[in-house]
Amino acid sequence: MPVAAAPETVTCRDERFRLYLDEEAISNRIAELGAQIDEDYAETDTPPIFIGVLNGAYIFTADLMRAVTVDCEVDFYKLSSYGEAKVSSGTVTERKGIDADLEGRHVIVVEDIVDTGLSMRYVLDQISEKNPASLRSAALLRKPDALKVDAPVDYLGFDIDNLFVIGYGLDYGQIARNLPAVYILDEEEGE
Ligand SMILES: O=P(O)(O)OC[C@H]1O[C@H](OP(=O)(O)OP(=O)(O)O)[C@H](O)[C@@H]1O
Ligand code: HPA
Repeated sequence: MPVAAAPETVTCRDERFRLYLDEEAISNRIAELGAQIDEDYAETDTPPIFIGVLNGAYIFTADLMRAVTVDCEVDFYKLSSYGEAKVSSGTVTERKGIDADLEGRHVIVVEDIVDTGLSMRYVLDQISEKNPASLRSAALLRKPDALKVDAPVDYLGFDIDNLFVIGYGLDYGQIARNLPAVYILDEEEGE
């Protein structure tokens, strides 16, 4: 069945967003990240485990894992810090902990976006306390101009402008996660 191209603009909650990263750009970059992960984990004693940070990273986690060919596992951690708003509440709230035992494991945290960096910092700090054998991080998107804390990303998709984005897992008040590409707030509309 033919797949329709992502539209150039979408309206979400009465605000206009324009296409920023299309499906091809996203999948090409994920293929590169998968190849890098394959190379980095080819010799490890135990399979790496991806920890996807819900909800936003569910699509990126699924696609990144399928770009990797070495044996690997997955589990999820559920946090929230944005609620209905376009800006961070500044407080990261844990909604569901990690079931897997991460002691001695090679862990790769997977985020859809590093914005202020508070969520990634929180996850890395929490997982460090579980004594993993190694700890790395992946994020599809990062806003360098919005970072408030040190939040290292080992496998980065794209650095992006400091504007609100939706699609490919990223929501605006819980909707728009199902858009197949990444859309950015139209600058003419303002923040
Ligand atoms: O770098 P930060 O400023 O912390 O922002 C990044 C976080 O914000 C979003 O999660 P959100 O709290 O909106 O929950 P969600 O994943 O369920 O959308 C996103 O999925 C990241 O986890
Ligand atoms: O730009 C964003 N869009 C959606 N969710 C987010 N969480 C942090 N930043 C963003």
